[in-house]
Amino acid sequence: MYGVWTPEQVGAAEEPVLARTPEGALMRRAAHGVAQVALAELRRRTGGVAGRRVVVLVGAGNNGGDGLWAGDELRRRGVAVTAVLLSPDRAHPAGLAALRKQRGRIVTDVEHGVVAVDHADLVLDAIVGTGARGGLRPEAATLVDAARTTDVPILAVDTPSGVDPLTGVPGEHHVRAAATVTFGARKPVHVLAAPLCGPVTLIDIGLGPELPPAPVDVLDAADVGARWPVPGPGDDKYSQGVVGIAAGSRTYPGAAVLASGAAALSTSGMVRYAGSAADEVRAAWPEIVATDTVGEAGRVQAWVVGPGLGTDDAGAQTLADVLDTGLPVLADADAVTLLGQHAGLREKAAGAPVLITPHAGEFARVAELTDDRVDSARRAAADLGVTLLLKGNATVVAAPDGRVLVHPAGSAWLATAGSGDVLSGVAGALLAAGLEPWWAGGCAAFVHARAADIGAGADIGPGSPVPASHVQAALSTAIRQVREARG
Ligand SMILES: NC(=O)C1=CN([C@@H]2O[C@H](COP(=O)(O)OP(=O)(O)OC[C@H]3O[C@@H](n4cnc5c(N)ncnc54)[C@H](O)[C@@H]3O)[C@@H](O)[C@H]2O)[C@@H](O)CC1
Ligand SMILES: [K+]
Repeated sequence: MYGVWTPEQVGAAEEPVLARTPEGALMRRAAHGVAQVALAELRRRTGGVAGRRVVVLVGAGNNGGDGLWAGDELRRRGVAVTAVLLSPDRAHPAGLAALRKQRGRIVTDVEHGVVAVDHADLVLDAIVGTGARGGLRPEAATLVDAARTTDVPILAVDTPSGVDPLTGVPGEHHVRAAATVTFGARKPVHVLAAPLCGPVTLIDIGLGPELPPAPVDVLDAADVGARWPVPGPGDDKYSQGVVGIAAGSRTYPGAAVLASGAAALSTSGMVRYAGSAADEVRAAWPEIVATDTVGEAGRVQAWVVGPGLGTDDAGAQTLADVLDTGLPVLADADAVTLLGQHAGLREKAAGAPVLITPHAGEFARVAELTDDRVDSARRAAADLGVTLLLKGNATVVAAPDGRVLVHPAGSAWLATAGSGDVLSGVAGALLAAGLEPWWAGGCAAFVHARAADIGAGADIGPGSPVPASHVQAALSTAIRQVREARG
């Protein structure tokens, strides 16, 4: 598990460190990290460093300063460095003087900058960092577009410019980095907009002792593997937690089959199904005990309710029935819509061990969703008194007590029909096994995304589209992988 801190928190942590270190030392440390990664990229991409061409796009603030000092260091290693100053009058004076002294080339007009970018081996994006407001301005956009057109890789300094460091929301024009070097602490953009950052290298600039507890956590495979429920020698099919699935209908039996099967693949205890798709579930998964109603289902330790349920009175009654059990409940899809529609159902859910798993559209039915997905999820979880998993390329899981985790999916292959049904079955199985909702949501999101990558073949190559039933089928391999990582 690692933490992510807001730009504001990182700025506050920098202050005491700046006060006790010589002027410029922190920036030089950051720039050294940038130069090291740039040199490694040049070696990897071109086989060497001397004579290779690096263009530094330099903005008006300290991010530009990092770029200029990194340019100074690259010059010392024989790299041909061109700095394109986007605000010539405000370029970091000491960094600029250092680069000039090393006979770096300085360019102040966009036309010459574009020519330099066209011929570069690598571009450093030092346009703007944590001080960013909005997307790229026109001149910067022209230079960044030139790099994209000629396929020159961009190494982002701290954050990819034009992407909001706090929310990860890209402006109309923005950098899509091949890699990013950040300082002191990872920021939300690195996990909320991971595809725009590429692999992120974190450079230690001594902020550790000054940082508050992380407002956002990111799980790794070992965290998930360590918590995944597996039977011990004293276990039987009941002792590991039985999960009940109240999902699907005659119109949507697929949701029932996907969710129930995912649950069956996620823990080795028992899965019960209750609903009008009982025949289809039995046919697909003979090990699942299927009945027509929640009342007939028998004892379970958690319920999954919602996928393909319908939002009519019968659906509302099913949701009310499972909430009335007081057991942990995973509420997805139609169950989220029903929670939005009925204050009485929200009251039943508040304060209970409930995990709701909306996509953005469903989220908007229960709470306000702004560009700041982390803040929106945190507020909604606290207001509703439930744990909330907001789906998206980066999944956000927020508990009512304020804990938030983000899981950046490695790919976008989960954007396929039925994948949410699979997630609900996995998370429900984890709830039944006794994981608390925040961990159940985080572990399920992790394994779900891993299963999509395995199903798509994205772990061994560029991948191909994967239907939800193949995501479901890849769950076992994904679980094995996280269990292997648990150390
Ligand atoms: N405070 C420190 O000592 C350290 C700061 N560091 C660097 O400093 C950066 C933060 O520096 P600043 O606070 O000076 O802020 P930035 O350099 O991120 O940006 C501020 C400047 O950019 C301009 N700007 C804002 N939005 C823009 C946009 N969309 N397009 C173009 N220009 C825009 C603003 O007018 C302002 O002049 C970090 O991201 C990091 O790279 C590192 O050197 C580590 C140490
Ligand atoms: K940047």
